[in-house]
Amino acid sequence: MESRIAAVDAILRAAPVVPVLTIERLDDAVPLARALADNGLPVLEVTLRTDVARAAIERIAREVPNAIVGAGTVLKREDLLAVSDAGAQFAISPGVTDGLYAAAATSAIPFIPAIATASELMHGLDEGHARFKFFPAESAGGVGAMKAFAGPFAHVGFCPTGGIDAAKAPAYLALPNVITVGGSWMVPKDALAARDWDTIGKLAADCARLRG
Ligand SMILES: O=C[C@H](O)COP(=O)(O)O
Ligand SMILES: CC(=O)C(=O)O
Repeated sequence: MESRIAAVDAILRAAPVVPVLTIERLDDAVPLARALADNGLPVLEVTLRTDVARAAIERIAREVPNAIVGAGTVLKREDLLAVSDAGAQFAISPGVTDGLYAAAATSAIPFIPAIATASELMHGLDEGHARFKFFPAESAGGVGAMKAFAGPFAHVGFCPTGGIDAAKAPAYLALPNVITVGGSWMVPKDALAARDWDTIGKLAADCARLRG
C-alpha cells in the first residue's frame, strides 16, 4: 500500500498543475503535449471523452519522453485495462465505483480516484487509497472544503479539479493537503483549434510558476 501511495505522489508532485486535455484531432496530441511538458507541465491527463483519446495517449507515451501521460475520465474496469495497455502511466477518474477499486488493486499503473464528500473519501481510505482527485472542486466546496478535510483526514493529499483557473489555483496550492491542481484553462479551446502552441506554452509556463 505504501508503495502505491509513493507511486501516486511521484506523479502528483511532478508539477503544480495537471492539464486536463480533451483531444479531438489525433495530430494535435504530440505538439500539445510538447507545448505543455516543455514549459514545465509534464503531468498530462488525456480524458477518454473522444474517439482518439486512447491513440493520443499511445502517441504521447511514445513520442514525448518528458511527459508523464495519464488517462482521465476512466469510468470502468475496462477503461483502466485499456489505458494501461495504451501506455498510460496513471489513470484518474471523475468519481469511483467498487469495480474500479477492484481493478485498481491489480492494475499495472497507479489509479487516482475522485471523491467529493467525506463518506466517499472514507470509502477510498478503506480501499487503501490516500491520494484523491477532488471533483468537481469549485462546486463541491472549493478551498473551504479542502481546509475542512484537513481536520479529520490530515494525512490525505488531493488534486482538486473542476472550475479552477489561474486566479483560483494559488489559494488551493497554498494548502498543505493540496499536492497539485487539475484543469483545462491553460488550453483555451480557440488556441487548440488554431494549433496556437505558443499561447498554450506561455499559459503552461505561467502555471509552472504557480508553486515555487
Ligand atoms: O470536466 C472537467 C475537467 O476535469 C477539467 O475541469 P475544468 O475544465 O473546469 O478545468
Ligand atoms: C473530470 C474528470 O475528473 C475526468 O474526466 O476524469
